[in-house]
Amino acid sequence: MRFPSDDELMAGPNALDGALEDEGLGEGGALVDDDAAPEGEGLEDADSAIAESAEAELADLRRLRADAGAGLVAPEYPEGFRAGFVSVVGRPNVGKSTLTNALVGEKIAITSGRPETTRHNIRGIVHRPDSQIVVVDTPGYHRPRTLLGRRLNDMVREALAEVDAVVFCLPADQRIGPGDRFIARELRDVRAPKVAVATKTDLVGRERLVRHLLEIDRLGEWAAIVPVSALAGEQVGELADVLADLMPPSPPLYPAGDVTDESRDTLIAEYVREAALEGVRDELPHSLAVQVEEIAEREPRPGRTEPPLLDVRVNIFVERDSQKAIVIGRRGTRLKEIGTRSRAQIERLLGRRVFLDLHVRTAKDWQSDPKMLGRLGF
Ligand SMILES: Nc1nc2c(ncn2[C@@H]2O[C@H](COP(=O)(O)OP(=O)(O)OP(=O)(O)O)[C@@H](O)[C@H]2O)c(=O)[nH]1
Repeated sequence: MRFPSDDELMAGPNALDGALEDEGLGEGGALVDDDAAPEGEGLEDADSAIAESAEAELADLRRLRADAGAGLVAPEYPEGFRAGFVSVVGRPNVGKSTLTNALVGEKIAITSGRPETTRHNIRGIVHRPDSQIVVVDTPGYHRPRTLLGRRLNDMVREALAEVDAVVFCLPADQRIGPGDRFIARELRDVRAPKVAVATKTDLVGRERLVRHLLEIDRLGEWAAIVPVSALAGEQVGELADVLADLMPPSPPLYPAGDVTDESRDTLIAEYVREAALEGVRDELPHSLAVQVEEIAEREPRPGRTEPPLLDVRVNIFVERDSQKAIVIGRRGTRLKEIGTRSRAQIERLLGRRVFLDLHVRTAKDWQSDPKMLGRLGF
């Protein structure tokens, strides 16, 4: 099966359709039918073997969860408690991270107007009186151009392997395109129930929304279709209700109060990356990577009672020297803005004042360099 090209994906609305018609394929042509597997006994055997091994994996997972629940939190939870994992998937830039933050009620995933902002699976925890939903925000599923791109797609597949439900985001302001259909086909192999979410509903009128919902309905088998505006906070609670009903009986998986299992350093690096993404264009967003090098306590000043400053040293990596100049800006103005913006968030996270020391470094073509990818945690 052909994966749609970057331009086709990012053009969103049926950019491929014209081309397909030219090739005499059109809607329902090769792109749609390639994966319609031939029926046959051999295949059915294989299916049932896969089903059995998936059942076994699921049983293992449930046991692990029960153990984890017993070890992590006091077993005081209401009878009939439900808990489980939900993966949020979709093309780049469709609103997955914004939706995850809205569900969790706190900003645990950074967002930007640039595609491919999320680079790892981020777990956010939704606490409800009778259930707990662990929402896994994934990188946008896309045509990979680099080793990093391939690793991002692998992360999405990983996030789909052991979940209790899937949320598939389809933005209401764009028609369903080849990238969405590709993901819909991938989801057919996922056993967990799938909830299709029409995101960004605040951007469209009622009529357009109804058409979008009908298109979604034709796209696959959904446990539910929920229109949501994460930015306006509309229908987020309704989506949480739907997801809670899909969770299996289980003790809570995380202690009350935890909103994410992201490490402190990861959150700090992500805040800096989000600030650095602001206003940059073209290839630069993809070329940015951020890593916390060190966090060190300063010596307390004699006679002072307030906690001493915390030194936070952070590296911003780019792929070329020309990009370095852009990030730093004229006389360092951009870098200063990045520092001011991210420091506010870091201080809120740590609950104390920090001295943020940002260094911009060139790591040539790191997106395709296995060693550098490893160092950056991919
Ligand atoms: N108007 C509107 N914009 C939204 C909504 N949700 C997300 N956006 C915007 O859409 C853009 C992408 O949002 P993200 O949440 O970063 O999208 P994503 O799918 O996580 O993106 P990747 O990390 O690139 O895969 C941002 O500019 C958001 O502000 C919404 O409900 N309404």
